[in-house]
Amino acid sequence: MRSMRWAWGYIRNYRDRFFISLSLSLVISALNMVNPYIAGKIVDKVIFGHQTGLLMPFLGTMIGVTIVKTVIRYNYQLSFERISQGVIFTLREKLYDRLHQLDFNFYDRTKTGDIMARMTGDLEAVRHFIAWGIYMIFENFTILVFAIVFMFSIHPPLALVMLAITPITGFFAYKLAFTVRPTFTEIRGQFAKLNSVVQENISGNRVVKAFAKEDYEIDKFSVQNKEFKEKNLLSARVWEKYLPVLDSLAGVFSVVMILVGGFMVIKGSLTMGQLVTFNSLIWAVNNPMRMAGWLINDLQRFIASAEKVEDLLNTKSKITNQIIQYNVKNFNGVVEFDHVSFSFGDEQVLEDITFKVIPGQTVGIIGPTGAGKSTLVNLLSRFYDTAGGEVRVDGVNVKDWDLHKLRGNVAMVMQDIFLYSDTIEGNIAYGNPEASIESVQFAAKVAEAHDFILELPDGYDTIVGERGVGLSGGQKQRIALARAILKDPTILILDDTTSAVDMETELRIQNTLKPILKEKTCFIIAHRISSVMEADLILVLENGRIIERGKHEELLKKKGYYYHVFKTQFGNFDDRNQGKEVRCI
Ligand SMILES: Nc1ncnc2c1ncn2[C@@H]1O[C@H](COP(=O)(O)OP(=O)(O)OP(=O)(O)O)[C@@H](O)[C@H]1O
Repeated sequence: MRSMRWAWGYIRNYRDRFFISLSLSLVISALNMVNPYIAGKIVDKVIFGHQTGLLMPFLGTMIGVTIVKTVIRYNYQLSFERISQGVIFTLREKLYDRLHQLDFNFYDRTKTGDIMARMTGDLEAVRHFIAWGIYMIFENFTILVFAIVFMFSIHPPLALVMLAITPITGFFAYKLAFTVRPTFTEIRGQFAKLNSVVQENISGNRVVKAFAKEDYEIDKFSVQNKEFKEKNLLSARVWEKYLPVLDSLAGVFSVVMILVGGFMVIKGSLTMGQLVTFNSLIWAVNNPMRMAGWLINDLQRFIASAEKVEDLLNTKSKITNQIIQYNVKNFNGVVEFDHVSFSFGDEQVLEDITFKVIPGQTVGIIGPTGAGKSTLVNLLSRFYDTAGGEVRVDGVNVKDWDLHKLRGNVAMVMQDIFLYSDTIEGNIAYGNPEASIESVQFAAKVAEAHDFILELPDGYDTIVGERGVGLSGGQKQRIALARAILKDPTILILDDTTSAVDMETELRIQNTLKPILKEKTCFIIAHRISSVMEADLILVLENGRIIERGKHEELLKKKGYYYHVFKTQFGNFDDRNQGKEVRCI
């Protein structure tokens, strides 16, 4: 029982409470034998034995036992609920922590809907089992054992007859468990798919509307929804096939009891009171049998969900942090790529990339779409590890730097800009929450964002919607740039950061950035020549290889790829001024 062992690892923290609660549950199981016993005694002693004086003490005891049972049950049910909430709290925290440790490789291949299913439905199934399933299984099992022992102590032959039916019930309960289990796994998998469709559609609702694909998406959802319904029905069909059998077997107990027991009373080998006790104990054998199906159901759900949660918790990041500690607080910013290669699966994305850049220098990276520009800078932050060669920062392989330190010294404005549903100030100060409003405003000014922010209804306190809804593409880019500037990194990476900004604003940003970049190492990825032409080193990437390198003027002289892109973007230009004046028009 791998899942149970796994769950015990968490329940163990509440060991005392857990065992006290189980003991209380055991007491309840034992107390359940008292009233059938007294019922038999009332028949034998009070009704047939005419000892009427015993009636009130017997009834009083029955009422007392019932009250005690209620109080104890309330307490241990609450206790199991507490344990389950504690376990789920820890699991949720651990899962969230794990999600933050996992690398790009994981997020590249995992759907958000699947993660959400684990964080919600699966955790709830685990919680439900700990809060309810465990004690119900224990309680039903112990009641069954007590009832059997009690029956044998009263009349072994009748107890044996009753017990003869039990293996048949056990067989069907076992069959149900193993037939129903795969259906639960399928239901759980389908639930994750359904979640993914909903999540993708909500996130991509603008695309859906722009392409008028509402009907298509509704149909797509219906297919998954129908599949979910079918899988649930399939599970229910398995269930419905076995439940009547289990119920009927429970009914057989009563019939056998009346038949055999009645015969024994007539023959005089069993008293009427003993038959009443046996009769009162039928539920104690019956009920666990009937509940077995439900409990197996819950157990299977728990196993299917626990495996998914455990799986996620055990998922390892390919990017592992190094323990080597260098006594350095801030980086200098010397970046070297030494014969670096990288591939996504079978696709070779970067090949033999070699260059070096020192603090104060800016590297411009240009090249056709899919050339590997973003991947190159992703290797610098160690979002992925190189397949060959080394990326070094300040002479140390990035794999040997503490990840936190490495990424703490790098600020990256990614192509796909993400803003939180928070104030503009909160978004800019994300990497440096302690920053004063003056520093936030300074960063915004450098990013040419200050003026438009002031025009927003609440200025820096304006709350932007999820992913920055309410801002234009260029505005979002400038907020993201301000966020990176405020972090004051040693290495600044701008991946297509000004693509949605007009050229005039871009030029102003370049000018305000200049003094800031003096002591930093900067990478600018762009499709516009105007974004990289001032760089100290321009790398032209094609199919993962550097095909040209040098400064703007040198590259123009080569009359290669760079020259042609420049010509396309700037039209007829005067070769002697190399486009500089044209650019400023
Ligand atoms: N997460 C990923 N998984 C698999 N392949 C990927 C992944 N990210 C990028 N690629 C592939 O790697 C290649 C390089 O992608 P990359 O994003 O580095 O190009 P790029 O030069 O930055 O392109 P663009 O200018 O369009 O941003 C592409 O062929 C792309 O399909």
